[in-house]
Amino acid sequence: MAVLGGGSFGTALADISAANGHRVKLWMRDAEQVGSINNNHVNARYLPEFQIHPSVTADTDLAAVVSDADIVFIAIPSKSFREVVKKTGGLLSGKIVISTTKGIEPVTFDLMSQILVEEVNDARIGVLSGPNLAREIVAKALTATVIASEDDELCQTIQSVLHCDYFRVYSNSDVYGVELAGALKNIYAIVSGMGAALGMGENTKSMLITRSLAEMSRFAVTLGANPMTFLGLAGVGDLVATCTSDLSRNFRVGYALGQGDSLEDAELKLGQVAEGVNTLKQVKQKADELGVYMPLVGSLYSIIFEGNAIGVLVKGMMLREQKTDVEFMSR
Ligand SMILES: NC(=O)C1=CN([C@@H]2O[C@H](COP(=O)(O)OP(=O)(O)OC[C@H]3O[C@@H](n4cnc5c(N)ncnc54)[C@H](OP(=O)(O)O)[C@@H]3O)[C@@H](O)[C@H]2O)C=CC1
Ligand SMILES: O=C(CO)COP(=O)(O)O
Repeated sequence: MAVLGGGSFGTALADISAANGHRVKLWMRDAEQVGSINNNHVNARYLPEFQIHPSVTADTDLAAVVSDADIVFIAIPSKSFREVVKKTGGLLSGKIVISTTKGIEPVTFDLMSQILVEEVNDARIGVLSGPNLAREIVAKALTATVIASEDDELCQTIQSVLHCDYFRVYSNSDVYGVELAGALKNIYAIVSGMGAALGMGENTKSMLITRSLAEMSRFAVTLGANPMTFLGLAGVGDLVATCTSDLSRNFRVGYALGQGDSLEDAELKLGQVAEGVNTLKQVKQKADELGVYMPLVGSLYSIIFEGNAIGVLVKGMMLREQKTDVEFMSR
C-alpha cells in the first residue's frame, strides 16, 4: 500500500493501515522528513508528538513507492494534486487509487477524482471523505469515514484495509456528492471560525451550521449531486466537525481573520493547507455563473477579497428578505 503525501492526514491513514497489518510506504518529497519517519517513526513537521506504527516507511522516490503498491491513497493538497499524479507517469494504471483531498481545481472546477479520471488510464478510483480531523484519528478517537465509489468491490477492499475498533468506514456510491461536500464544508469552517472569534453564542452557531448545510446542498444539487448525501457523514458530519473544532485549519484561518489578521498573516501563522480559501474563490465564481443563491459564500468572499466589514455584512444578511426553512420541501 502507498500513501502519497506525508502531511497530517496521509500520516494518519498510513498509521491505521499499518496497524491493520499492511506494509505501507509513504511518499514525501523532503529527505529530512523521510529520515525522521524511518529512523524515529515520527512525522516531526506535522504530528511531532505522535509515534507512527513501525510498518510505515517513507521514501522520496515516487516511482518506487507507487510501483510497489496495489492501493494508493493520495493526500496531497489540491493545488499540487494534478502535478503529483502526472509525475507518477502512468504507474497508477490498474491500481486502486483513492483521493482524500478536499479541494477544487481552479479554472477546470475539477474535483480530485475527476483529475484522476483525466490523468490515469484504467485505475479503479474512489474518494475518502468525512469528519476526519487527523489529530483526533492519531489519538484513536472513535471516528467514522466514507469511502465513495461506484465500484462496490473497491469500497469493500478499503473498508477492510482501514476498519478497526476506533475507525469505522461507511460506503456511498455518490462519488460526486461525497467529494463536493468535503470541499464545500471548508468554506463554512472559515465562516464559523470567524464567528467564534467574534464571540457568537450557541443560537448563532446553530443557525450558521444549518444555513451552511442548506447553502452547500443547494449548490451541489444544481451541479447534479444527490442532496441525500449531504445528510450523511461526508455532508452534515464533516460540516459539524470542521465548523466546531479549532483542530480544523480552516476554522483557525477564520478565527485569525475574525481577530483582525490579514489573510496572508492568517495563512502564514497556520503553516499548513487550508483548502477553503481557494474553494471559496472557485465556488463564488461558479455560483455567480450559475445564479445559485449563496449569501454566506458571497459575504465571506467580500470580507476576505474585497475588504468589506464583517459587521455590515452580518447586518445585511440578517435583514435580507425572509426565506423558507427547508427549501427542498417547498419544491
Ligand atoms: N488534516 C486533516 O484532518 C484532513 C485533511 N484532509 C485533506 O487531505 C489533504 C491533505 O491534507 P493534510 O495531510 O492535512 O495536509 P498537510 O498540510 O498536513 O500536508 C500536506 C502534505 O502534502 C505535501 N505536499 C504539498 N505539496 C506537494 C507537492 N507539490 N509535491 C509533493 N508533496 C507535496 C506536503 O509536503 P511538504 O511538507 O514537503 O510541504 C505535506 O506532506 C487536504 O486536501 C485536506 O483537506 C482530509 C481529511 C482530514
Ligand atoms: O477535513 C477535515 C476534517 O474532516 C480537516 O479540516 P481542515 O482541513 O480544516 O483541518
